[in-house]
Amino acid sequence: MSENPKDTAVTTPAKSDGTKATAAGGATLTKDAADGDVLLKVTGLQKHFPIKKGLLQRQVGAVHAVDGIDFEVRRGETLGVVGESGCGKSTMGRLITRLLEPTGGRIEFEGRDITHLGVGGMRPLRRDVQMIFQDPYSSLNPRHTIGTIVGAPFRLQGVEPEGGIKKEVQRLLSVVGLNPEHYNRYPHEFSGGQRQRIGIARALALNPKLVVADEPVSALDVSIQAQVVNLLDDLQQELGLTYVIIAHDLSVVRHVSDRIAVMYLGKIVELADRDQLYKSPMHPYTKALLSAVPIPDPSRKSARSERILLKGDVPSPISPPSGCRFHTRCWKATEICRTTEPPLAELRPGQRVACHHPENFADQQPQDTVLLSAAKEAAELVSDEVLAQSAETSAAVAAELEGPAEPASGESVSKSAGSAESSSESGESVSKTARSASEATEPASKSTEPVSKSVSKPTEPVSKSVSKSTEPASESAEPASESAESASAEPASVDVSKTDRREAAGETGRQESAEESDGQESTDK
Ligand SMILES: Nc1ncnc2c1ncn2[C@@H]1O[C@H](COP(=O)(O)OP(=O)(O)OP(=O)(O)O)[C@@H](O)[C@H]1O
Repeated sequence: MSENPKDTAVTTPAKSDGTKATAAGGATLTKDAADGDVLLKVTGLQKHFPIKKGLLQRQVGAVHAVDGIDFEVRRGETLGVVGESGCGKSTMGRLITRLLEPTGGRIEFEGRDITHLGVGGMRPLRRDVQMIFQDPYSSLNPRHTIGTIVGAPFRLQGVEPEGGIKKEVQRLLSVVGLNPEHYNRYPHEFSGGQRQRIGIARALALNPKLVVADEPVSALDVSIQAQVVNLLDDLQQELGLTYVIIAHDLSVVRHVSDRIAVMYLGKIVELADRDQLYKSPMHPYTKALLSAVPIPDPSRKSARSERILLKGDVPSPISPPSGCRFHTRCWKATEICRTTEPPLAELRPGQRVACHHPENFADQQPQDTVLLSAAKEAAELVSDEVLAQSAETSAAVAAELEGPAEPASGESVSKSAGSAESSSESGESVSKTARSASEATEPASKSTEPVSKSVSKPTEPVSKSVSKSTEPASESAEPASESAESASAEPASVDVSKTDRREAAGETGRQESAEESDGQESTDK
């Protein structure tokens, strides 16, 4: 069945009680939601699915589907959740709608702890928290009419809308752009997009405060996806809804979200405002995800080489890697990434990231320079341009934030500023800033500890990119001589190739802790 062309136009008729179906605030609510106006707060949320074996069904392990996540959702906003398949997005959605019982952590809805509410306790809450499911083909009972499906929440909650259930269901059908006359039809008589609209009508029936949509459009054709996404958008404006939208399609998430949480193997690795995240991602995983989004612009040939190919699959959530879970696929991973889990820290206002060596920001563990063997392999899949750019921005931000005399530190860094953004905006401005960065780091490299640090990733590809530059000779000549001059006294500017850099890093490691380094590589393998 083809889509009804009228479907795209969303009109919200008056409610049966005569009031206009517009929640206070509507569109402005999304923009102006105060920080303190938190609808949902999640702290340390965990879900471990037990693995049982044998006749006695003894537990032999657990799938760490969601493993300690913290976030909040403000009233009227849309939080997008992205990540690779199996990272725990759907499990998280089912936990916050309390379709699953959490193993640990806390869920607060409107300030009330709902973590372990029983069926009775949850009943009133079901009106306020609704879920839209991924597959519109299997989420509707084929033996029930649309009227029965959309009217079910009223019957289950014992709610009698003014004018009766039928009238209210027909109103809801027209809200989502379906013909109210189709009340008596069955799901198989509708197209995928229309079925998803039925699912949305059912979710909206009780006028919820929070709607969790799990991959709401991934099962639909691209043309229909846009219609459903726009419908969700319009409904939010008109009804003042708050959304958590789970998706793996970054372009969909970008379109609908105010803030975005990036999940990896049961953890949130980055949480930021949408524009900030797309403009200046800080977690290497976010950067890799964003680099995989196709750019529909043939004039941007360089976009291909900026693509980051991640090595291998996501590790098993049954025994996730130690430390930072991304360290087995990260091209920046050092020993500390293997041993110590980075906290989700607010490095920039509104941007939280869990990484020891963030992108577009000062290195949080600059003393840790020896790449893990897995990181060396992963770096082979990352283009020189990406490595150079990453190091340049880190060095530039470090210099801007720390000043010439102090080494980078997490604390001072967190007092950050938007200055980091400017450094990532354009290659030209970046290299200029990077040059001033390498100048600014001079005094730092004179102190004893940061000597090895100054050989590290942030600074050295600065000169590498400079030497590779095909830009005007005057541009490249100046820093090249800078690096040549300072090579002996200032390792920060040592000009090394990709392979040399690793050797240099390995050398440093051997000097610093040969045994540790050996142990680490064998463990890593
Ligand atoms: N009921 C369950 N019992 C055991 N393991 C489960 C269960 N549900 C999910 N898992 C496991 O938990 C992990 C996270 O699954 P989840 O469906 O939340 O991932 P996802 O990010 O939503 O993936 P996708 O995008 O493919 O839907 C997976 O490894 C999955 O196999």
